[in-house]
Amino acid sequence: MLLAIEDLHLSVPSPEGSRQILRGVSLDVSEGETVGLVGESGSGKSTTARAALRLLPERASLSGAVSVCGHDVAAGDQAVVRKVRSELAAMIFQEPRAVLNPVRRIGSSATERLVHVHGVAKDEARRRIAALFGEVGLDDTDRLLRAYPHQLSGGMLQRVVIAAALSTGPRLLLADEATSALDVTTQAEVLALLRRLQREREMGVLFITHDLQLAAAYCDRVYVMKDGAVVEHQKAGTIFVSPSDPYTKALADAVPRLPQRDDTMEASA
Ligand SMILES: Nc1ncnc2c1ncn2[C@@H]1O[C@H](COP(=O)(O)OP(=O)(O)OP(=O)(O)O)[C@@H](O)[C@H]1O
Repeated sequence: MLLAIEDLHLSVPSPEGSRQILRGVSLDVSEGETVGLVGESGSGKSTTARAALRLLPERASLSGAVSVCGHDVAAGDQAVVRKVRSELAAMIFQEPRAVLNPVRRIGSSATERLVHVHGVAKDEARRRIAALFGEVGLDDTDRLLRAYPHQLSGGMLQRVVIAAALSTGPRLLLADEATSALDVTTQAEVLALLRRLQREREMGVLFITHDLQLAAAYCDRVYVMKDGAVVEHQKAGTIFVSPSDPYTKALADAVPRLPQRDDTMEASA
């Protein structure tokens, strides 16, 4: 099992005493699997994924078990956490511009993990990143390495971030709304890219999205979260057919339906 989370409770101090953010979350991701984590804003999806890297809110208290490739992230020492963050797992986010320093060249940001965490020589790191740029469909790599983030489109930047995340060969990829900010065509391209990379590398992917329809179409299994708890877990193919939880049913029913051309004409007549 690449990621195993069991009965994870997480709370943070609040003016009232304590605020529960996660309430007994259990989920797992195996090799080669894409697992969706769906829920409305604030349901606890990002906190769950970040717990896999022990990136916890300040002064959080936690109970339950979190392991990545068999390493105990919840209770392990700093060496375990370092290994998980630097080698075994990587996370990509919705907004690549928020991750990449705007005044650093792409080459410097993209090689950072290799150079500063793994001690790879700068030239070798640039060579490896350039090869990865090719793998993620970016060409003209010399120019790209010298460019600044504002010179690239959102889709190109997300590819840069994916290449940087893959540079240390993670087994588990945590994708937090990684395609949500992209236009529909670019989103489809990046999804196809992630799918190909995942298959070639047999990675496990935890795919976080607020979009149940996308998760059902893209993932093998889907967990649905509400108010810090998992309320549904199904194979993607059946989640629309037989949602067992009323919240999932409501989410499925809430998929927007555009009016047909005739409806629109009737409404405006
Ligand atoms: N550091 C923190 N301190 C206090 N509360 C926090 C902290 N981090 C997250 N929360 C709260 O925990 C809840 C879950 O947040 P989380 O970001 O995990 O939800 P989410 O489902 O990923 O939402 P979104 O889709 O908006 O990112 C939210 O109510 C959020 O306000």
